[in-house]
Amino acid sequence: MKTTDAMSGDAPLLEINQLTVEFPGGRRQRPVRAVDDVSLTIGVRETVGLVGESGSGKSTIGRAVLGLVPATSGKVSFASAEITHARYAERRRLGRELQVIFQDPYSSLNPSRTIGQTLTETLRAHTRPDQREAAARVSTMLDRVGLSADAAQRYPAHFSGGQRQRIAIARALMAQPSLVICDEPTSALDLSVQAQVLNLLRELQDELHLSYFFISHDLAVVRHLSHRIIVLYKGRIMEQGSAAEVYENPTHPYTRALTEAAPVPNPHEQRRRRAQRLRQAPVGSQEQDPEHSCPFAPRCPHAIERCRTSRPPLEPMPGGGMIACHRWQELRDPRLVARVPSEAIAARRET
Ligand SMILES: Nc1ncnc2c1ncn2[C@@H]1O[C@H](COP(=O)(O)OP(=O)(O)OP(=O)(O)O)[C@@H](O)[C@H]1O
Repeated sequence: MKTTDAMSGDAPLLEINQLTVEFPGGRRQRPVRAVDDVSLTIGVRETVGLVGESGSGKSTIGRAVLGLVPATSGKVSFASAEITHARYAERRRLGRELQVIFQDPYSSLNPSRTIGQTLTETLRAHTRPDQREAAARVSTMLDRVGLSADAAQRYPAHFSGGQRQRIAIARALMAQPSLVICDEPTSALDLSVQAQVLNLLRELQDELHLSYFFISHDLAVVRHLSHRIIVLYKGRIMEQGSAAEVYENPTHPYTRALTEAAPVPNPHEQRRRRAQRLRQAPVGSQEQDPEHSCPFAPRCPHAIERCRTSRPPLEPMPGGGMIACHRWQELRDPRLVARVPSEAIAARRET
């Protein structure tokens, strides 16, 4: 993707500092640490993709930014103002700047309201337009997202999944936000519709100078739209860097596993990747101390004793990326990479 203002040194629009979110565990159980010491920034007109399997903590980060779940510790700032514990009035004001699009537009659109009413409602939450002006703005926005003006008179049930997602995008943009959190916005859509919605989001970003925090389990989808990608596993950042670097040249074994999981058009290649993934399946996941181990160690084909007894720090790699893996230097060196699996097997035998 082309360079953005975000990369020209402007202050970040969103800044998350050492965010940890815990939920109470069951009776006599430890709390669930859904997000563990995560720091990230999103710049003006930048798209940052957050990728990881189900349960890795992606949505919880998005919800903590929106104030829908409390941060256990850490700090969230928007446009240089701290919003970690922002109260209702401040959240309302922020609501204009910070919008969200969810995976399932049907459940988030009121079925008994016309699209025009829904869009006008968002507009009125932030400005005081008269009826004519509101109707004109609804019609312009529908056109912008590729729907005809008569959609305003219809109800959500009249629209396909892809069209409903366009409506959800229109609703978010009625507030003229600067940052949109997109939480799996295309996961429920067919592949061809998915591509149309992603292209629309990209066009709107250029036109309206938006920033996106794009959350998805699908690395290929995230790659399509993002300038930078952050890979999350069990609430922790495993790897981050430019989208091209993370997708085309992943270093962390978990990122590599995600790349292999991405669907590819060639069925032979798909089978080869699936077989490889199976070889990399969990080797028995003993209970580990999360403070003193790599969370991916039980599934990692390259894990050694150190991975089970010491937490790898998130450290910079040459080229600007960051990684949390004790063995990243070996994994990056093509002369060593062939040897690594056998070393891992040997190490496992030792333990
Ligand atoms: N309200 C809650 N109460 C208790 N545990 C929760 C709550 N919300 C999330 N969790 C737990 O936090 C962890 C992270 O969940 P989260 O939904 O953020 O993951 P995710 O990566 O977005 O996955 P998915 O794509 O399936 O939503 C999971 O173990 C989940 O069970």
